[in-house]
Amino acid sequence: MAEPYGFLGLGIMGTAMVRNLIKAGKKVVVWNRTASKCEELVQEGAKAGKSPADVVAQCPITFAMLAQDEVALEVTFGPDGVLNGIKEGKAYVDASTVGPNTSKKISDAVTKKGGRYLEAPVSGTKQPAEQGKLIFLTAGDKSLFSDVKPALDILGSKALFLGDVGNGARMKVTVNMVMGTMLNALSEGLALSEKAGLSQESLLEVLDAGAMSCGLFKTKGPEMLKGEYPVSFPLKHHQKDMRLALAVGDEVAQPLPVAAAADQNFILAKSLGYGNEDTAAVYKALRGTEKRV
Ligand SMILES: NC(=O)C1=CN([C@@H]2O[C@H](COP(=O)(O)OP(=O)(O)OC[C@H]3O[C@@H](n4cnc5c(N)ncnc54)[C@H](OP(=O)(O)O)[C@@H]3O)[C@@H](O)[C@H]2O)C=CC1
Ligand SMILES: O=CCCC(=O)O
Repeated sequence: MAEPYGFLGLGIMGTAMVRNLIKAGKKVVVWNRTASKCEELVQEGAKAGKSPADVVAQCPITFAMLAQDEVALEVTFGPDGVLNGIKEGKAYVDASTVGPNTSKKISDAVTKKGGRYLEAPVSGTKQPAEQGKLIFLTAGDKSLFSDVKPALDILGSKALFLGDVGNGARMKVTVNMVMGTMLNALSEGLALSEKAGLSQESLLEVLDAGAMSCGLFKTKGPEMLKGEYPVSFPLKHHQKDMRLALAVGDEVAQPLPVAAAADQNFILAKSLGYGNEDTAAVYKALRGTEKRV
């Protein structure tokens, strides 16, 4: 019996994911640091837990979708944290994007207490989360992967099992590193075309007509040109992922010069106050000034 599902972290992604579980008729117990974010979901059918430990105590399988490594560790190891509720028969599925070392620490602690652990970061942003089209990059306990697959099928369109804990995290930050370099390349192309007196709209049209056509450019290109950045993937989280990918590169002695340069633009964008805007705002930092519209 998998239900009720527990869910910790009701940000952009977590809220959309819980809503899909509820819509699919699943019972869900939620917790969020800012408790007011539970209210809407409670009205839609969720139950609110008092703490991460309380949620784990009520649920055989608990998901998490938290901001970053420090938060995932705090929610696991802190007072009234996940570990306090873990024992045999309990399972923890962390979908947050964290580094492989953080994931391993959490996995070791959960399994030491008799629980099962699956890391399950996702590819796909706010809209795929709302549409139940996320791509899960899981690793860890294979039996838990099988047990949780019906829920992953509600939340996503694909779920890969990648082996030992750490592989899901490494895959996730590698994918986001590629996306970060692509966004910076697009930003440079748009900035260059403007300075060179070319039509930026024409640049997007040419890119879309050929081998570089992709969903990322189709979505983010027009947003960059309009200077409107509806927040789907906060820039501060993308910079965190670039940092995590560079750390993996460091650990395995793989030079990543292009990603390192792209990361510098994300750091610049954060320092200019764009951290809570969408990752597309990296264009503003690269371009140097606000887009004149
Ligand atoms: N947005 C996206 O497109 C995608 C994001 N991701 C990853 O998913 C994770 C969540 O992303 P997203 O939903 O966008 O992020 P948000 O910033 O919208 O939400 C972050 C969540 O973490 C919680 N949190 C932050 N700090 C703490 C803390 N100190 N203690 C407890 N809880 C805390 C927030 O709680 P509170 O409400 O109280 O602030 C909130 O629930 C991140 O790891 C991100 O990299 C992965 C794929 C796509
Ligand atoms: O981590 C965020 C990923 C965003 C995406 O895959 O579009």
